[in-house]
Amino acid sequence: MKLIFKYLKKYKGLFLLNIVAIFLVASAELGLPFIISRIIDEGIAKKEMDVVYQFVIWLVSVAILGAIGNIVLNYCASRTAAYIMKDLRNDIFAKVQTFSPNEIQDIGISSIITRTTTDVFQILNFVSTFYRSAVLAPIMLILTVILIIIRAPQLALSTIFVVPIVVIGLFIIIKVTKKLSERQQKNLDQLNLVTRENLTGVRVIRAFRKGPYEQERFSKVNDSYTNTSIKLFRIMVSIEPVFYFLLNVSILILMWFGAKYIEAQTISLGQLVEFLDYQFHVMFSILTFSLLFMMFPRTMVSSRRIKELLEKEPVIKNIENPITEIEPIHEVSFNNVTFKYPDADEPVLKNINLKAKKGEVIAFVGSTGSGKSTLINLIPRLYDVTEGNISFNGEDIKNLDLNLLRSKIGFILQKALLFNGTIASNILFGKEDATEEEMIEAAKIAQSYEFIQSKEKGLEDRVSELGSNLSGGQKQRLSITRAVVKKPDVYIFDDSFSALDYKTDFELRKALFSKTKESIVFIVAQRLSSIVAADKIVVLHHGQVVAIGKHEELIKNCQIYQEIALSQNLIEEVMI
Ligand SMILES: Nc1ncnc2c1ncn2[C@@H]1O[C@H](COP(=O)(O)OP(=O)(O)OP(=O)(O)O)[C@@H](O)[C@H]1O
Repeated sequence: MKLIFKYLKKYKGLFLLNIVAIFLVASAELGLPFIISRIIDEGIAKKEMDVVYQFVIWLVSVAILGAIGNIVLNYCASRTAAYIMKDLRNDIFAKVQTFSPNEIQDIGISSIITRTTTDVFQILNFVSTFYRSAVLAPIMLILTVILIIIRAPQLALSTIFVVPIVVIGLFIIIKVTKKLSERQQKNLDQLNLVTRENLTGVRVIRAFRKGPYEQERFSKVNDSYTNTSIKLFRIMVSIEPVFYFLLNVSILILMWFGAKYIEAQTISLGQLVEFLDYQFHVMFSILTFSLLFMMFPRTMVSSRRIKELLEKEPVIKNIENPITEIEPIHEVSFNNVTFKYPDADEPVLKNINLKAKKGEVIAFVGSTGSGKSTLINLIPRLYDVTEGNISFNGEDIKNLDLNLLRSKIGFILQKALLFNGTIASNILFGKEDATEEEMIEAAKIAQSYEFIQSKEKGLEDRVSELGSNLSGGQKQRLSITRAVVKKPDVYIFDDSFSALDYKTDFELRKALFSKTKESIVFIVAQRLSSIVAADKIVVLHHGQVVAIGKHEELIKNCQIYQEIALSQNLIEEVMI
């Protein structure tokens, strides 16, 4: 609830308007039965039509006021709920941006999506119902009970027995629905996970003919979700009939006693009608309030899940007063860097020492799993070193503002990731204000210009989600263009040339490296042909640097490097 109130506080104006509306609605709802009883007792019973007309005018005026109150109430409720939903989504999205890949992996992408959509929607429903009934229902209940006691205390006794039944019922419902809601949300996470995996892995599933297996997996999760939902629905739908049964019983008792009191002339017919109306209000106030209570456990679950995300402290964050300006980077250095993944037993990188100067191309080679990608992921602080430090111009990168640090780096991943939009919008991702000339220049360097030109609309051609309408090589060239247009001080290529044919790879490197004399370039490569010209080649083995040197030196002195070269000589032609 704290979370919801924190967000509600922002919209105090709407809350005050809501209170005014509640006052109008309550006055109207409670005024109408009183006027009706006057019409019956003083107008109809006494055949005084003037009195009837007079009260009818009152009746219509009060009803109009009540209607206005209801409109304002609904307006405040839906607006506040929509605003809170927007704020929550924005805040969750902003928070998730601060998480490291490991933290996202821990929470689970599907779970993050469910929390941003279904959980937030649950809060929207709750806030909107809360606004409509949390204040109005108890006010109505208290006022009606007071009115009943003042106007006909004898009849008040007939409704008292309903209260403990409803309270006990509510208590049981809350207990049962809380557990079920938790299970339902977890099942939904699972459902999203399987759906997501199936959609992204559709090609692998088809290629391995795993459709039926996946179908069964989906059915299992879906069944579990359905069963929990059915149990929850069962409780929900049983509330209404039970409520109407209790309402009818209480009215029956009221009529029974009412008839006796009328006969004994202790109360009038108008009073009984007025009383019946109050009785409806008492019961409906309890019903709306109980609906709120029923939503409460589910909302608590959703709100806890959202809070968990919002209050999660990102591991990678700025220090207090970080450095916000730095000279162009002329040196990147790894000083005794050791790194262990959270939850892993052993470090994957041990005591790495390395210096890279402006204009240098540093390449990393090594067997699969030797720690190459991990090492370069430490530069933009996707993970933080466990021991030692990495420095830019001698300054520990942990002291630099994260935005500043990342603005200095052009990172090109092995798996080129593009976004839904146009070719231009994807290139502009690297530099928002890049001119068309700059984009074309970058495209020429990254060897993507030719294929961009071949597209019907050129730079304005459509790129679909994750760049699925482009080939692997085109995607890679476009993601290199995106980094080149940024003209960063530090380039990081994580096996980014692997989807290119030898010729394009060669031409791209030739064009690129002639333009990176003012930058530091880090390359992870499986193909030695991509890095033979590097200034320094770092050979990694089991997370340790076993040799650093030029290709010619390593081919003579480093056994692991020789083995890699040899294996590639056997399999593919190495361009030495
Ligand atoms: N997110 C992670 N959590 C835990 N361990 C990880 C994670 N990512 C990688 N590892 C482990 O760290 C080690 C180094 O992985 P890394 O991806 O850096 O190797 P690599 O040399 O780039 O391999 P490849 O050439 O196959 O891409 C591997 O043993 C891997 O299992």
